[in-house]
Amino acid sequence: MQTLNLDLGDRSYPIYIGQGLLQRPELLTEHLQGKSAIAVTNTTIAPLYLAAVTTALAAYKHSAVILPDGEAYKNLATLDQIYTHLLEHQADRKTTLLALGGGVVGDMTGFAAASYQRGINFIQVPTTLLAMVDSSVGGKTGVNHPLGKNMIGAFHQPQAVIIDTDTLNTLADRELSAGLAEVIKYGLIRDPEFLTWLDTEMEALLARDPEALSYAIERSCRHKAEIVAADERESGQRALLNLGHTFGHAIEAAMGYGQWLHGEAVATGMVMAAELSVQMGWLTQAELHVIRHLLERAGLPTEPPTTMTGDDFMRFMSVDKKVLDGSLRLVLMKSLGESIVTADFDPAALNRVLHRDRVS
Ligand SMILES: NC(=O)c1ccc[n+]([C@@H]2O[C@H](COP(=O)([O-])OP(=O)(O)OC[C@H]3O[C@@H](n4cnc5c(N)ncnc54)[C@H](O)[C@@H]3O)[C@@H](O)[C@H]2O)c1
Ligand SMILES: O=C(O)C(=O)C[C@@H](O)[C@H](O)[C@H](O)COP(=O)(O)O
Ligand SMILES: [Zn+2]
Repeated sequence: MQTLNLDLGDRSYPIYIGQGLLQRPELLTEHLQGKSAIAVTNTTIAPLYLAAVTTALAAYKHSAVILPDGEAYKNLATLDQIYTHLLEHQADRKTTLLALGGGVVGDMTGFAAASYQRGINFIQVPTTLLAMVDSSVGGKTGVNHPLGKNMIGAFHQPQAVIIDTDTLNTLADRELSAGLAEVIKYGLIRDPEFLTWLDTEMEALLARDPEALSYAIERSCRHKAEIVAADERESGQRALLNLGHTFGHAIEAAMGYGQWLHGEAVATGMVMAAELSVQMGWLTQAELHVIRHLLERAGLPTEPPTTMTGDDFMRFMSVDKKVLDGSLRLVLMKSLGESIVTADFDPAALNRVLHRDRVS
């Protein structure tokens, strides 16, 4: 087992990464504060992994909320189901929530923990690659609104992140690829050597080679932990983690949550950010090709939906959380492995990218 630490002073927490960690109850129980815990999961994950968590909690008062599965349910109505369960089971300020699942379960459980009785503890037990490398770490929690992705939420850090890489054995191929989008993102924003490693190891990752996967998870978590430790509330460099997301979130919302997976939308968004970076004269056509090819090899889409117009993009992009005083800021690429957050791009070039009118 590898243990990383996210350093946030007295709110620091460990990130455990290894095989078979769900069979080690002490990893969970050492982070429980009181005598009760409530697991939050969904209808797909419960039959696979809830028993292991329930066994670990045998000595505690415990119960489980089993939510419907899907991005379409990441909303206030589903959150209300969690609050109702907490009240019906008399959860108090020492109750700990356990988020057992992917990013959807993790984001909703985290927000329930941030808001129930004005804040209780929670632990992340991610079971998708995407949640292991990204969403379980860093304390961004929340739900979607029909008019914008993750628009209602809070920063609330977990007590611990427990990554049992064995759970990836049951994950669908499409979901594995979606997780690889966020892994590739770290390479594109700050780690060119990681991009080279990913290029070499892509087949091993897709074949679920345990060593390759655990290396990718560890290196990704290190990046995320470093960035969050330096800028927990996204006043600066944390916004780099949004590479591809301004475009990607627009795709997710415009298409109806769940049609495009988050990782798929981010992959396409990263290519759109790269296209704009080419038009700004920062990235070469050859570098754009490298990015597109790597994402395609990971099994990801790189072209936006044909049904989306430039106006559809702009409608959703104009409420992006990086908009300040009405001015849109984007994460763009200066070179392979170096990104910046900037409002200083040519609006006509953005228009060409959104309208798929590519000028090289
Ligand atoms: N908070 C953050 O920092 C952050 C970062 C990235 C993404 N996100 C959010 O995360 C969400 C996407 O997360 P995701 O990609 O994990 O999707 P997800 O949570 O919908 O999970 C994907 C699918 O895999 C299933 N599943 C989960 N674990 C499984 C397993 N081990 N075996 C079999 N099936 C399994 C789920 O039931 C679901 O059907 C989005 O809502 C996105 O906005 C948040
Ligand atoms: O942790 C972050 O910061 C991120 O931006 C990680 C992203 O991968 C993630 O999708 C996040 O939820 C997007 O945040 P948002 O603030 O744009 O909703
Ligand atoms: Zn993301």
